[in-house]
Amino acid sequence: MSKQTSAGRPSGPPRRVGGKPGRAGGRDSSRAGSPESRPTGGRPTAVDPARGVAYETLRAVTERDAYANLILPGLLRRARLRGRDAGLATELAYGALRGRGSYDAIIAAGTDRPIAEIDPAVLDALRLGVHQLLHMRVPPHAAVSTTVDLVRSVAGPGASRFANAVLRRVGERDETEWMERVAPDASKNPDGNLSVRYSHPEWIVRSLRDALRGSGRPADELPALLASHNARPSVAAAALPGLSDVAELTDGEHAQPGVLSPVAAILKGAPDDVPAVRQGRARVQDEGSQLVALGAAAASTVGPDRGRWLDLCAGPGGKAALLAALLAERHAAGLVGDDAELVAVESAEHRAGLVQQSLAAVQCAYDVRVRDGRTVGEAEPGRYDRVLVDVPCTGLGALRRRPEARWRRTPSDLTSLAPLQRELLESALAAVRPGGVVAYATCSPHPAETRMVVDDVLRGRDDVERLDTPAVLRDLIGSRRLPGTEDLYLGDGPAVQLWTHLHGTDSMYLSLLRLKA
Ligand SMILES: C[S@@+](CC[C@H](N)C(=O)[O-])C[C@H]1O[C@@H](n2cnc3c(N)ncnc32)[C@H](O)[C@@H]1O
Repeated sequence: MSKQTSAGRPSGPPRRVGGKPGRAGGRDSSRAGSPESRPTGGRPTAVDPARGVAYETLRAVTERDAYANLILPGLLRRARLRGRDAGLATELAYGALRGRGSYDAIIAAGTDRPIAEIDPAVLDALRLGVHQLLHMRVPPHAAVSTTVDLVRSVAGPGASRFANAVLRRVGERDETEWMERVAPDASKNPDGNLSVRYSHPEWIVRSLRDALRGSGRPADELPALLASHNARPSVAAAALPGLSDVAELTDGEHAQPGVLSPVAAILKGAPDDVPAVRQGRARVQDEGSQLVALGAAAASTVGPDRGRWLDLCAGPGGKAALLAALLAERHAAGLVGDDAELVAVESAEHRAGLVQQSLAAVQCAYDVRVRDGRTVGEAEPGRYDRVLVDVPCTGLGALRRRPEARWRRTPSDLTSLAPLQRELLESALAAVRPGGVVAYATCSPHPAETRMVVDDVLRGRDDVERLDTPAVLRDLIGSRRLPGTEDLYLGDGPAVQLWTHLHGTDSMYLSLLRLKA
């Protein structure tokens, strides 16, 4: 994992905490950090607001299965944190969640107790402390003392002594030295080694190796791919065509042009600082997702596209908004008729509400429907010119944005979602008219959710052609390139797999298909 500078913190390499404490977590102190030592988990009182918010985020994720990206904005608002302080709280929370696998191995090496026996409220605070010590330019004494204060406020003085001993021990080494000590021997246990070094569960390490191999990439790219999930992602926005443009977003201090997507800008600060984002004319959206929606709209149909478009898995509505804006543009240009409409289907009611909100600014006819997408093909056979089916998946391609996701997913998710993914694609193919386009997308690079689903559904069918997806995306991307790269790797087709470590986007998969006319 690369070192990151925390906003508003003095810079310079982390120093070691002085002294040489004995093995932390000797009998008494380790009992102080154990769940039975005293009731814990109140709101932290003795820490600065940014650390308090980060800690509450970790607790909500650990205790209530909350999603960090959903809980954090409300906590920041409640604590009135903005700018650098909000950046610090976000870095602390996201960094500690992402680094959990590595940090727990280090914490375990500093105590006599197994991790499972440490009070979870204390363990979350320790993870925050270790992240500051090893990964941020927080002076070690500040990392230790703020964490110890935090533990005292939520778990009492015994636990704070335990935390102090553990963190002083952690501070004796830098991250590289710790990894040499705690990661399994790479020659005997390569997956275990990568798992601890890059803080991913072992099954995800194996799955991502399979994913690289399955799409023709060398397996020795795996460390770079794993590392890319631990880097802080840039925040991209899509300028919705007809409502905003990249020139507007990049006019001033707030953003610079995106890397691969023609409608992208990279935001430098809070999205709400940008008027077009505030007004719904631009939306925060990864560039890979932008390319998927743009590609779905750009692929050629046989016969005129009348503008009957369907988004079969629309929530929360990022791609639907981009599709709707493109459709509105075509309507304004007279390319589609007055009956052009985007139908957005979503099975979860609350997510359909988010789709409704995402479409509010767009000047095109749309219809948001709460229903099971698997039934649409049968109900409306051959009705649509274009169908995007962005199926529910493990999200293994977007781990950098969902810091807790890697610890929540299980290996069985890879296979358990496949029947649903297949049925949704079958429904999409039934809903499209002859000559119309279906775009199958996932934010996972694993073959079980990508190529194998498409292959399974198309097996035995001769009425569907696979379009040259790399060619469609090449046209959209034009001469744009990731800084420092000349080539644009999009593979040999017919589908495209984007990769975080190669493209700087989420690892999105897109397969463009056309029903034969
Ligand atoms: C990967 S997300 C789609 C993301 C969306 N396209 C966007 O860009 O914002 C998949 C969505 O499919 C929804 N979903 C799951 N099962 C479904 C079904 N049977 N029919 C329709 N939607 C479904 C999920 O609730 C989730 O919102």
